[in-house]
Amino acid sequence: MATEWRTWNVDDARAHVRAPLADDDKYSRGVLGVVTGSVEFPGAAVLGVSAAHRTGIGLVRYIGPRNVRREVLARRPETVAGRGRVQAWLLGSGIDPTRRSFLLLGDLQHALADGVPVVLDAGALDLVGTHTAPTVITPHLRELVRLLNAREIPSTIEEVRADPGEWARRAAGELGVAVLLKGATTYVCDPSGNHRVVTAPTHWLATAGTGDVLGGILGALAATHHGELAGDAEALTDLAATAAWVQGEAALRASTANGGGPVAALDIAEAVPGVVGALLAG
Ligand SMILES: NC(=O)C1=CN([C@@H]2O[C@H](COP(=O)(O)OP(=O)(O)OC[C@H]3O[C@@H](n4cnc5c(N)ncnc54)[C@H](O)[C@@H]3O)[C@@H](O)[C@H]2O)[C@@H](O)CC1
Ligand SMILES: Nc1ncnc2c1ncn2[C@@H]1O[C@H](COP(=O)(O)OP(=O)(O)O)[C@@H](O)[C@H]1O
Repeated sequence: MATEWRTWNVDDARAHVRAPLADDDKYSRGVLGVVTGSVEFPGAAVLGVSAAHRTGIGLVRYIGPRNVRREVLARRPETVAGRGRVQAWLLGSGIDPTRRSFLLLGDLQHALADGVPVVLDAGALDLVGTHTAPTVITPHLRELVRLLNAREIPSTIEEVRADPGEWARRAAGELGVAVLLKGATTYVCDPSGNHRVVTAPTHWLATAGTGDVLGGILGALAATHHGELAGDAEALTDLAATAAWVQGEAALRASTANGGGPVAALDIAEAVPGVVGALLAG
């Protein structure tokens, strides 16, 4: 029987964003720990951290190489550098998995041992299955193929491109985690059989760094919903679909602000507050 994919819409997204209340403080709203970026890709860290702040979060802690840290703080001085308690982790964007130092691997493993929800992207995708915390992986097509082949699940880019939803479903089942498979159509599913699909409202999204922005949005949503996730790990699937929806709408807003013209990844992060505001107002 063909898998039914539920189209994630504005009302679904609205149900998964929240505004702070009178008794909130920065810790109750959620703290996101971020291990992203590298000497090769410092921008990925800036993009993810910026997107997390713009999604609305209590606090972001950043861990990474000194030069990357400097870039992150220059762009987002509200970020706190170094370790501390967090309610969710975003790991791997802008990291080359073949060039991880022992120090970096230690930081990643420390985060994975924390037990709080984890978003695994790019250079941390291969760590899936090394921990038990609620996890969502965010590969694009090539990354999913590499990951599956490394786990002795043979696949080719052509096969996955021909039926991305089915391969996302299979990956969720085999790897035992939620999967967000990126593309013009983004498939989000989990081993429990939740299937969500998000169609991007603009193809200007197909530009460098937009996946890093998506990671930041999703990390922030996971941290701000830590209470709910503690009782219902499957909620991570809906938060992932919401992140993809918000990212798409932010790209559309950023493009519309320029007459329907192109957007760069940071423009999308900057447009996220308008999307969240409109959701909360609706
Ligand atoms: N500003 C930044 O710092 C950015 C960092 N990024 C990071 O870059 C890393 C690699 O991500 P990718 O999605 O590119 O990985 P891919 O798996 O798509 O690419 C892997 C390799 O293939 C090469 N490649 C792919 N398509 C190519 C083409 N059309 N022509 C020439 N070479 C091609 C790339 O140079 C790269 O060496 C990730 O860690 C990601 O987070 C990207 O998000 C782009 C922006
Ligand atoms: N043709 C397209 N139309 C709309 N969105 C797209 C298209 N191609 C990719 N995307 C979206 O753009 C983002 C690209 O992410 P990714 O491949 O990780 O790039 P990067 O590593 O440069 O950030 C994803 O959110 C994906 O869903």
